[in-house]
Amino acid sequence: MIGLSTASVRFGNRTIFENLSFSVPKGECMAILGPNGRGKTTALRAMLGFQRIDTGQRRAPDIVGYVPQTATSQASYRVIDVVVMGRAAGLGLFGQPKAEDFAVARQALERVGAARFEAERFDHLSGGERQLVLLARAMATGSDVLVLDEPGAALDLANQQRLLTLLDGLRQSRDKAIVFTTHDPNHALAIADTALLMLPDGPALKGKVDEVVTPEHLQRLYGVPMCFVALEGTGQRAVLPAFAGARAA
Ligand SMILES: Nc1ncnc2c1ncn2[C@@H]1O[C@H](COP(=O)(O)OP(=O)(O)OP(=O)(O)O)[C@@H](O)[C@H]1O
Repeated sequence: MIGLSTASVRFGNRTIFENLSFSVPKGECMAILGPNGRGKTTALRAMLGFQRIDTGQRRAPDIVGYVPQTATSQASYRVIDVVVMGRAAGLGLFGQPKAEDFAVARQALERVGAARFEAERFDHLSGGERQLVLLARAMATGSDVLVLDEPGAALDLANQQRLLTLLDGLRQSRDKAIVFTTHDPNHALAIADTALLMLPDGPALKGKVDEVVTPEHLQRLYGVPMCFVALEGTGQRAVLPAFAGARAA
């Protein structure tokens, strides 16, 4: 279980959010959506204890697999060492990673399709490649809670598909609580059970993903007209924005 209860965060006299409550039990996956600067990352950080909350409570286990939005701090480490860092919490203060920890890290790199980068320097990878490596690091923790901040943002379509398949596989096994932020409502529709919409005005909207991630609510969220389109031959549908300038057929 992970979440926030009646939480508020203020920076100076600016309130980012107040009275924010949600919880994600083991076995469920929740997507958080909202405009730029609305407080999604702050909510994740508050939940994990990296950001002080002014009111309310947070709930999270001691070890969480966390994929932050940007990562530059592991500068000159090799990829395998970055992933092994995910094992650190289980090693104790002076513990050294063992062969078993490297094996878990390699397995995680395989699962995210990044095994070929194992010996490369993390800071020499592209943004998308780094994102995959950080996902592997989160998985290598073995935690039953995964928190991902825009995990698909830098990924090409094939790797978005890989990410969604991977997270859906983890969700199907129903032994993890997964929380992720995204700017792509289709990612939420694809793999989330529930969604939290941090609306630009007023309290957040939360509920079952099919009830919350609708064109009407998304229009309120982003101020852009949205509609569902049927994806011919697949039986699937996607929600799309009607951007200004988009050509009419
Ligand atoms: N440490 C800080 N001090 C002051 N303001 C901050 C701090 N951290 C974040 N903010 C502000 O809080 C607001 C919310 O930031 P946050 O990163 O949570 O937004 P977000 O919803 O994740 O945005 P995006 O979609 O652009 O990633 C922003 O306006 C940001 O500038």
